[in-house]
Amino acid sequence: MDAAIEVADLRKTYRGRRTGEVRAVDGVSFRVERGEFFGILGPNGAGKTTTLEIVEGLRRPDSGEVRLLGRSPWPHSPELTRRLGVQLQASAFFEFLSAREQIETFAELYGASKARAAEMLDLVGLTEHANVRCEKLSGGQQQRLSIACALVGDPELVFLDEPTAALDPQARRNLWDLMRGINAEGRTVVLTTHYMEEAEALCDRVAIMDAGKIKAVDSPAGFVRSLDAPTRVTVAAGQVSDERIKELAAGEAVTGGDGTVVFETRDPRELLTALASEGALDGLAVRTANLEDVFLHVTGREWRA
Ligand SMILES: Nc1ncnc2c1ncn2[C@@H]1O[C@H](COP(=O)(O)OP(=O)(O)OP(=O)(O)O)[C@@H](O)[C@H]1O
Repeated sequence: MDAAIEVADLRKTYRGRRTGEVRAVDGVSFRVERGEFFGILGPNGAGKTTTLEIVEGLRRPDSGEVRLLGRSPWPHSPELTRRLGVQLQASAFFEFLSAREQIETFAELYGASKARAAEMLDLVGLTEHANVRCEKLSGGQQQRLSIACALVGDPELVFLDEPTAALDPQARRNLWDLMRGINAEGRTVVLTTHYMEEAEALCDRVAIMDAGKIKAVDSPAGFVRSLDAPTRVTVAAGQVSDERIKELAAGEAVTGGDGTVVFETRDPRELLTALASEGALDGLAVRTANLEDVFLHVTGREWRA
């Protein structure tokens, strides 16, 4: 079977009188398998949206190849479009329509029934707000409505462009559950985000993008493993003697200060077992490397979303 997405050497330069030349997408290649939850993670201006718009067939690249479900997005074909779900920004809603009217309009465009529209409203928890005009919905509700609109045509491949931007943590978590559900139904999901923890929590694989280029692609766990960074185990000071700390550290680094002792270890199991048997678990914190550390490693820059 063809991959869900194959992208080869995409390039796109914007030319503006004030901004000059901006190489928004600078030689991007990647492949997404069917059923995958694939993330494109990068700071603002990395080129995520431009990449996504090209892949969706909404924007033409200067050069490069895209295949979606084995076909080119150009020229547009209704058969292909019907198999895609593109989450539009809330600003793209039709004016003056209620949530129900909005999704029913999308349903009609996709040849889907009103029953399907109602089902999708329900899926995103908006049935109670069906008669509310879109501009009166909260940010989170608008995002959920835009996802419902993207799903109404029962797409195989769903594109979500920063769907949780500017949401509060609870609304974000709720959307995470929704996105997981969409993927669990067998749909391929492509998500752009500048939230590290979002990519880590949701994606099977993540492409780290910076300055128009994909720097690396791997699973979140694979990225962290390849860093081979030690785990940092912190406990409150004064629970173990200095001598015992030295023994427990077994030659690995120990730092401290601020009322804490911080062990850096490659085998946290052994250290944690020893600390537990001595009843020295007050103030315990265990921190493994995360995608933030990975970003620093692959780009040479601190993460700043
Ligand atoms: N229509 C446009 N005209 C000119 N420059 C643009 C245009 N769209 C994007 N850019 C520039 O191209 C670069 C990449 O932008 P893009 O929106 O693709 O990045 P992004 O990773 O999606 O960022 P964000 O998270 O801020 O949306 C940025 O420097 C941006 O200013």
